[in-house]
Amino acid sequence: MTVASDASCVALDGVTLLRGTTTVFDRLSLTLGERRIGLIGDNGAGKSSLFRLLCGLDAPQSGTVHVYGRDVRRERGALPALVGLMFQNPDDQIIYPTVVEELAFGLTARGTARREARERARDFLGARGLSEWADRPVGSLSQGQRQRVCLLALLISAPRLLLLDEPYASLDLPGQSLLAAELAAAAQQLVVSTHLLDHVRDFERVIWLDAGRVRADGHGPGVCAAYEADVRGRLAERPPLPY
Ligand SMILES: Nc1ncnc2c1ncn2[C@@H]1O[C@H](COP(=O)(O)OP(=O)(O)OP(=O)(O)O)[C@@H](O)[C@H]1O
Repeated sequence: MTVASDASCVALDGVTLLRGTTTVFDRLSLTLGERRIGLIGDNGAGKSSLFRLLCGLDAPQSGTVHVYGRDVRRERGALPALVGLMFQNPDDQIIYPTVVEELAFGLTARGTARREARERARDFLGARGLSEWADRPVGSLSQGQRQRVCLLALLISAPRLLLLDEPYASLDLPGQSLLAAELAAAAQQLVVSTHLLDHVRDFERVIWLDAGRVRADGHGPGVCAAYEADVRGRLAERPPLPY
């Protein structure tokens, strides 16, 4: 069995991706099989681009992307059940005017009837003490609250692979702790990109992306420490500010 056809993991094989005139990835190959994977690296390293490839939002110029044995470009109908992305910016993700509609969409996309989807969305919110959010216009929620809606939309639709792009970025400390608990309880495979390394430090695997290349890949504590040491080194060499 090739890695691409392995139904138990996610695989990029020889992927080259251009965005605009930038070569983001040049023949990148990766196999993602662990339940908890962290993705770290500087701004512009390619974390969001990797997520866009994995959920079929972008197609590579060459190479292949397979999610649990399915070719992301050729088998799009299978994707909603397999992979879901929580966008870095909630406004890129949220389509519907109210919270209940947004959550229900994740279910109708997988074939649930509209009415049942809305009922389940209300129950889902109720189970989290968020019933009063159901009919709130999404625009009336704060950035961090909209980010929570994005996560809930992903969790209710329950794809096998959850991709979370800087999910902690807008959250207050209680929100971060709540999110960490939701993620710890999630049965699915998770890939979490973050600049807040403590949220992935204990993961069984962390990948450090550096200008589209894998700079380090291994147990979370070691990879996070290597990245932090590299950042410290770069800061120490930086010339002083001119004022
Ligand atoms: N829409 C776009 N058009 C052209 N180039 C883009 C576009 N989006 C991203 N890029 C470029 O692709 C590269 C990777 O960007 P990407 O957003 O994947 O990085 P990232 O690691 O997610 O960064 P951040 O930590 O800032 O979110 C960068 O060089 C970026 O400038």
